Amino acid sequence: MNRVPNDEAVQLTNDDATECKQSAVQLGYWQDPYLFYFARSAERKPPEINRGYFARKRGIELLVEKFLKLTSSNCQIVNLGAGFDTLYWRLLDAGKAVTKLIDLDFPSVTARKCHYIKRNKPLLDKLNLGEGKAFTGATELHAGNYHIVGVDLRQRSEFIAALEQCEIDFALPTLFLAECVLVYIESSSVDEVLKWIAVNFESVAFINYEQINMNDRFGEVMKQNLRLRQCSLSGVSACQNLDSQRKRFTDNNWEGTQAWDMIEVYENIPGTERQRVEKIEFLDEQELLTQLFQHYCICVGWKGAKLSQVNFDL
Ligand SMILES: C[S@@+](CC[C@H](N)C(=O)[O-])C[C@H]1O[C@@H](n2cnc3c(N)ncnc32)[C@H](O)[C@@H]1O
Repeated sequence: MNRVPNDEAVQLTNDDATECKQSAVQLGYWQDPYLFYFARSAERKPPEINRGYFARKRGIELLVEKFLKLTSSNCQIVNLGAGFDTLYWRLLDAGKAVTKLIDLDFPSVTARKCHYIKRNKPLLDKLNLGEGKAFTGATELHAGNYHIVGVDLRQRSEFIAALEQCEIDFALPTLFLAECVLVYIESSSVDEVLKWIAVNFESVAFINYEQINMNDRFGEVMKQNLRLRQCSLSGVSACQNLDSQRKRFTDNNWEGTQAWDMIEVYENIPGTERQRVEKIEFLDEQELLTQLFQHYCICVGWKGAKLSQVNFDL
């Protein structure tokens, strides 16, 4: 059947990610007391999915921690296609709150995020609500150092306006995050955004978690599954391999870039943590996990010599 890709299907991938993360949290892969308030279901996912999400979450976190250490948390984080990510609350609890954290996603997603925050006191209590003017409209939140804004990232002008509205500081070290987001956006739009960031920020890093090897048989099946769900994969041309992921940065004025497939990322997670999670569930499909790890990567781009240290080297 010929299905027309649509934005709603792409927005629903956020619910999937949230439910998968919540499944892993419930089993003890990591702790996140805030995710529960955003998850629609508590359905248990297969062990290889839980382990895969652990590697994704921990791999990104290790790199974010490096960035925070390098900047002493005197920095900004912009989470592109943030969905229901709970980074703001987790950093606060860890005593690592940053100068400014901005979550961007489609307005329909940010509206739901704002709604859940308003409805749940444990989320609300950790916000700097000022004089009660934090929620401006249904899709936005501006509470002290935390901002949520609804934008279509394909529209560069909307993206720039959102950052300006949040009074982004172009001179402060800034980290952009994108977790399974750019694959849904036309490569030309991603290029424009990457170029604009590199030109406008003095000291900036970008952590991108995304698919690779999408042209082999396993990758074709992944693409087919997403197409059946009517998700557009407009940015998939950058997901061929680690080089195509890195090229996106070097082609768009970034000074340096490095990329690791998830097998390497998993091996870079401290051994004690790996041993702990490997005891949580018996993995009867080791081959499937290996294939999943071979089809996802983390790619880092940077501008500013100091930020080249945002990598897995000790
Ligand atoms: C797979 S989800 C990932 C969510 C979150 N980053 C995570 O890992 O939990 C992809 C997210 O990207 C967002 N997204 C995709 N294309 C977008 C666009 N053009 N503008 C804004 N958000 C977009 C979707 O709405 C969705 O929330």
